[in-house]
Amino acid sequence: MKILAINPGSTSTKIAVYEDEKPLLVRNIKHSVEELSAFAEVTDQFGFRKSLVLNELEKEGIPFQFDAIVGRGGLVKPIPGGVYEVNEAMRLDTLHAMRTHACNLGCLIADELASMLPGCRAFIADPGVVDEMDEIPHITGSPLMPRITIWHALNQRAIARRHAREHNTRYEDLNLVICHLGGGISIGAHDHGRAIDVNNALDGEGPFSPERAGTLPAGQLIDLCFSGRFTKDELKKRISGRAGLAAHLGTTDMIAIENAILAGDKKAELVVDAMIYQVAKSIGAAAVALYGKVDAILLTGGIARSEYLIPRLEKYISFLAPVYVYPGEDELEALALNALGALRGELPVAEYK
Ligand SMILES: Nc1ncnc2c1ncn2[C@@H]1O[C@H](COP(=O)(O)OP(=O)(O)O)[C@@H](O)[C@H]1O
Ligand SMILES: CCCC(=O)OP(=O)(O)O
Repeated sequence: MKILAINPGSTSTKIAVYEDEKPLLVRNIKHSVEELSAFAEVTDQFGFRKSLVLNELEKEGIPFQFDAIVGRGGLVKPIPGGVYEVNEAMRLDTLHAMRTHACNLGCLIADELASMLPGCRAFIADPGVVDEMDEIPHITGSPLMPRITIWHALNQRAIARRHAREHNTRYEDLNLVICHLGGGISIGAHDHGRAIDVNNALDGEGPFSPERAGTLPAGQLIDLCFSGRFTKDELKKRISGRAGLAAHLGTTDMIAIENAILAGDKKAELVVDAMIYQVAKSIGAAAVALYGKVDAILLTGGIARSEYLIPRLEKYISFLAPVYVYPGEDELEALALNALGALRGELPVAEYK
């Protein structure tokens, strides 16, 4: 079985080709803030990102023949985790998604490319809107604004399973705090295989990140909304897109920022140290959601490669539980294996309604 996996992220487009369990191609195409700011809306990037995928296949001499194409799921309605076949309801909800994010393109590109191949199926798996929280974590101080969660469900799960495998146990037998450090940062409290609390990494909750504002002072935000200084869309970009490190330092590139810090850039050092501080506090909060019974803290995502950030973060959190670092992500493999399991009938394929 041949599978094409497509993972559009906020700072990258990642693709992989699998023949059964074997990866034939894995690519991470990075995008700069300038490159993506040429597009007014994320949906405008559809043609650009689709062409990147097709060009990469052509460049590598990989024939455009697949049994399934699986994309990172978009920000549709909150749903249980698992594999979903792309259908019209999902396509429409993705086109009118509640939030703007590159992951919305995963389902749309997978669907479009699969429709070009007879018999090829289009799937998504564990999208960012997976919601397994009980009632209490949904409640905020305003009945008008219940919490929602948008997170790196696919990677947090994949890393949790990998950690469990490497420790001869099961994800379902562990209490884990998992922190995905990417363009957005999500921190999940996982209680025996269920994510009982995770921040909304996309728009205004949790630590700030390379391109997200995280939790903001609500009063000041309201004043800014009515200041006449920004349109609604411009303000939304100040929360997600041109926020966090991008707003403070003009880039989401942590490698460049680290180099600047090493070269003596004090502003970069201060801002990154503030981000580390906020991440550490959120990890502490997730540990509390698990009553402090934490078997391990797992750090993952692109920034988990950072030799500057990781030791400084560990200094804050290592008293809570043993810390394990899984740099990068297993999202492409998780997508491909979910699609393979669906094709083989080994995994149930859920219907999106
Ligand atoms: N070796 C590295 N050291 C520090 N930061 C890194 C490294 N490699 C990637 N990053 C940073 O990781 C972030 C992207 O993480 P990733 O999980 O790929 O995000 P996304 O999927 O949201 O695009 C970027 O800020 C990037 O600069
Ligand atoms: C929509 C999933 C959460 C998220 O923030 O993803 P990125 O880090 O890829 O932007």
